[in-house]
Amino acid sequence: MSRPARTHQWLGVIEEYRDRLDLPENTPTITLREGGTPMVASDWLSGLLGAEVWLKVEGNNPTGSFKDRGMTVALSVAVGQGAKAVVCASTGNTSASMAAYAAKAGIKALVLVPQGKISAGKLAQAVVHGGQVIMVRGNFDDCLKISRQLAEEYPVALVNSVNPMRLEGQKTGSFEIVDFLGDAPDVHVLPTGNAGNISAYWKGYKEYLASGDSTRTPVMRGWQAAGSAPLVLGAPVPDPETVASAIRIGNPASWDLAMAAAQESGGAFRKVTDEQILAAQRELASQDGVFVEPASAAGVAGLLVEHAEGADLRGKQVVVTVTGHGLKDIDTALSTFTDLVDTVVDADVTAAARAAGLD
Ligand SMILES: Cc1ncc(COP(=O)(O)O)c(C=O)c1O
Ligand SMILES: N[C@@H](CCOP(=O)(O)O)C(=O)O
Repeated sequence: MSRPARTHQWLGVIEEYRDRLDLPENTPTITLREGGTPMVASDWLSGLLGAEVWLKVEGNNPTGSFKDRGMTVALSVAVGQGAKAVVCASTGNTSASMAAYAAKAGIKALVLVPQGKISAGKLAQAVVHGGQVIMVRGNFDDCLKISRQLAEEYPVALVNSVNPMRLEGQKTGSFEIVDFLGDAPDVHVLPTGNAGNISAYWKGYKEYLASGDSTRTPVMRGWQAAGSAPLVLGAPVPDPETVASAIRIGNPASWDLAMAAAQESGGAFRKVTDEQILAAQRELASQDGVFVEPASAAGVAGLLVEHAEGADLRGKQVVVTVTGHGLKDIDTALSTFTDLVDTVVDADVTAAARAAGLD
């Protein structure tokens, strides 16, 4: 007897949530079946904090980061409105995502990145998907300024998170969390750079509350890298620095929306050092089996900092969005965790067993 076919296929965020998205009429669907990402129980963090901690693993999206949720919507709307080219400024993930969705749509992708400041993996994604990459002698904030000007003066649509359709797509992260848990969590923690994602999640939580799909909204906590922490300092940072290249951003585009998310939810922005970020990345990978890129570990690092400070999360339900896959930036991993690699032996079973401590 043959097995019955498994019928449910995740259709991507537009088809799964079309009635919840504020889209122009007749918007086509350009999708790589993004979203539907796993909620993984963090036994390690739950045990440590006495809380119920879930990881929303956005590295499982088609191009390896949460950007795909927003990009499917931004590209679909742009194409529906006749765009033949799209542009973005990027620290890496937005460009990888935009180039993939532009390839799917059959339109031109123009990427502006800070020269020498994005990971090789992300650069490879943008290039192999057919994006034209322009390296700018400057930082991400310079790239965004130029991209905005290009979109104003030339026939090319800007798909950074200043495009409201990006947030429209990214808000589906909150919908999935509530759909999974049955209600909103007590606390939602995530890394923050250009600040579109925390703004999008907050929008999603508020909409589910308003429609009666949830009974509450979470406290939103955004974590920035110490050398790139404008939302913590209350002023732009002219020369942002951090090992977490994805969030090396000094003047977040969604500043006001993000501040509103923190204030309205009773949350806050705080910062973690590069050392704390890298330690959290390593622990998450080795304790929970979830390998994320450095920026994505900032939220976990933040939870650990607050725990060390004595914050009491016992009995709380906490969701941490881990935003991008660890394979995005293996150079940083291999150059940081040098103690973990390279045991070399002759081609001999005894030598291998001895090196492994089995004998
Ligand atoms: C992996 C990763 N995590 C976090 C962020 C921060 O997200 P946002 O810019 O929406 O604050 C970014 C991009 O900025 C990113 O690429
Ligand atoms: N980390 C981002 C920075 C740009 O963010 P966006 O959400 O405004 O596109 C990146 O991956 O480039």
